[in-house]
Amino acid sequence: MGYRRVVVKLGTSVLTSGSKKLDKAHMVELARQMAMLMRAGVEVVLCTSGAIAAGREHLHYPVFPDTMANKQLLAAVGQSQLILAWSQLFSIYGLHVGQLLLTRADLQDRERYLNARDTLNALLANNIIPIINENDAVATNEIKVGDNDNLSARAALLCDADLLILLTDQKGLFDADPRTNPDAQLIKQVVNIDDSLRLLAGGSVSGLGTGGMATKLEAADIARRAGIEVVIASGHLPDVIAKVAARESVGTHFSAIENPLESRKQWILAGPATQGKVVIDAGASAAVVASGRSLLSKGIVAVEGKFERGATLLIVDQKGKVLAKGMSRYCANDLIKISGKHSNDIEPLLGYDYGDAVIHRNDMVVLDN
Ligand SMILES: Nc1ncnc2c1ncn2[C@@H]1O[C@H](COP(=O)(O)OP(=O)(O)O)[C@@H](O)[C@H]1O
Ligand SMILES: N[C@@H](CCC(=O)OP(=O)(O)O)C(=O)O
Repeated sequence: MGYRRVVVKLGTSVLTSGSKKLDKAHMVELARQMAMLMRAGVEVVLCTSGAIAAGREHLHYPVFPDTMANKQLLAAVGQSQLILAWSQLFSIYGLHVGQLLLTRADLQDRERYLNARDTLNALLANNIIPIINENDAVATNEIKVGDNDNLSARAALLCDADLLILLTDQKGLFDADPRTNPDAQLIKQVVNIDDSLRLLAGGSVSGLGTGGMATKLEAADIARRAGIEVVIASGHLPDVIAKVAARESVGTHFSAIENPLESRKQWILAGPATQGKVVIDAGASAAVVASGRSLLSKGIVAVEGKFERGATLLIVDQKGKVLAKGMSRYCANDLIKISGKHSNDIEPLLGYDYGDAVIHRNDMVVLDN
């Protein structure tokens, strides 16, 4: 069956073709491919990097101290150049574009998340291509998603896409970084993302991109848990977008998991940043992971971080392995007081109780699979 809605993510490495400026000749070719896909009846959302690179180019490569404010300046200048370029290139094919600049704060707040979703759907319903980037000009490290691989996965969840295409400067995910290992082999199919696979995925060494394959794997993991297929492929392969959309064997394909998370759990996974950690014992690990139960105070052996009730936490075992992510019904100070204690002791210890479950299973996404 054909795809219905596709998110295409273009990394700086693709947009610049490895140079220090936007490669407009290649951008027009990519715009053509996306326009053709739309003509074939597939809805397309573009997640584009390149604002900072475009800012540097437009200001003729200024020599600035490497401060946050200067990066934001470059993004502010570059984003307007970038959207101007895309707007002109898509207009060749009679298509309008609409710009959405997001930060983590827009995804963290459930209401803002739903608003962004409505805007995306309205653009698509009117045959307008949504063009998404991080709002780098205003986003500090605390409120950033931080890389566009993760941002594109969140965009794919937001708009309920069925395919996420991550285009980059390599043919796909290799069993080692091909820049430093000439014998590295392309991995064509990934069914499960585990620690051994994460070890193969390195960072970005070109100085152009952010995050390398490590962030692409994070993105793929988020998307596939929401039932979205993912392909990492080369942005310079001729007709790459059409080939991926036609299910040709191109790059690295990640299967979607069969029973995708429901919408609220997708948001827990992709929306809020984690603000702390609870370490749990073997009994609680088995209850949470194998039996899908809520986390009780009895199984908690340690609490890390300062957080309020409702914060999203990582749940890890005593070896540090991440098992799940979930929303805590108690603040950090309360959790410290009740950890290791029976649920019946919560009320006497705190003077109130928000229920037996510290993290209820409805507020939790199990990741150890
Ligand atoms: N296992 C791997 N397979 C392929 N590429 C890898 C791997 N590990 C690290 N990389 C690096 O990831 C880079 C692509 O990511 P990045 O530089 O962030 O580009 P983009 O701008 O497309 O996001 C490649 O140039 C490559 O050097
Ligand atoms: N938002 C930034 C890009 C961040 C990013 O993740 O870049 P990349 O790894 O090239 O996709 C920009 O527009 O310059």
